[in-house]
Amino acid sequence: MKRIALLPEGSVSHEAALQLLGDEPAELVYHKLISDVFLSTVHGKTDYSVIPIENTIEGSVSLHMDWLVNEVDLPIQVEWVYPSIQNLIGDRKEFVADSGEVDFTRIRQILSHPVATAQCQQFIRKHAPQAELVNAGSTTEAVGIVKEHPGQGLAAIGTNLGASIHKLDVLAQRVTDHDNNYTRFILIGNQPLAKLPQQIKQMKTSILVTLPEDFPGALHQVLAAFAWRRLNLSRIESRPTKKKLGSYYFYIDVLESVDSVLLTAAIEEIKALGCQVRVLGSYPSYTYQELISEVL
Ligand SMILES: O=C(O)C(=O)C[C@]1(C(=O)O)C=C[C@@H](O)C=C1
Repeated sequence: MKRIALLPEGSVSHEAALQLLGDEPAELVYHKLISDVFLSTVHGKTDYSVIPIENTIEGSVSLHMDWLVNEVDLPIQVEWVYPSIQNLIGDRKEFVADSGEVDFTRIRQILSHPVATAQCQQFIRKHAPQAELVNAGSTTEAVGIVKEHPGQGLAAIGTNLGASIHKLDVLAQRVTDHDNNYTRFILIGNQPLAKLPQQIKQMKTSILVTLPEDFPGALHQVLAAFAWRRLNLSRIESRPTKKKLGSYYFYIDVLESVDSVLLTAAIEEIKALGCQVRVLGSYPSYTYQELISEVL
């Protein structure tokens, strides 16, 4: 049975992993911190790690991108998208007014993962501007803390699963700024997945490109190698190399398999320009609708 490291029970990561796994039995190994989710597979305690990498509202999860690039060397095996439905969670009787409605102005603190809190800014500003925002390691950790501190005016932003695991009430449903809120997850690990859905509609390759030096048109030259081969890029992002101020690498997602002649040639051309190229993985990418149960 595959062992899979992920954030704790009731997190968005947990919901997303259940979606990916479907009926497939797997041992889920929960960790409080994303660093431990990464390290668990690095140290061979698990076969795969589930990593949230990008969100519709918040964009890239920089901390996780940096871990993926700088701290571990595990290829991406699959990518999928899961809807991040966030709710305001707490003990209803603590906040209920005489009218029977929840009075959000009674909330003293709202706890959550900073990426989740950032997705709910408008709701918080409108309904609970007085609340102090407190960071937690995951949405479900936040819900757990609320459960452990009854009567102290605490509420959390988290999943329905998190609310039911910790036996708390959903005070307000779907509190994200936009309804179309999705998170892109990746599964990293040394072994390719044994079973994949029959129909892979989209292969993707993630590469890191480090320019040899900063000169006019350097990035243009890199992009030209993709452009004239009509290779479609779905994402390009620069992140600091952390070695020198102003030195950046480019994280590029190409909608093509690394085995394709065109992409192989593009990578060779970019290397010939003096750039360093690292392939982070070449993997199937599933939309939420496409994902079927028997992936692992
Ligand atoms: O805290 C959780 O529930 C997570 O799975 C983490 C995480 C993230 O780090 O991006 C995942 C998706 C959510 O949109 C917010 C938080």
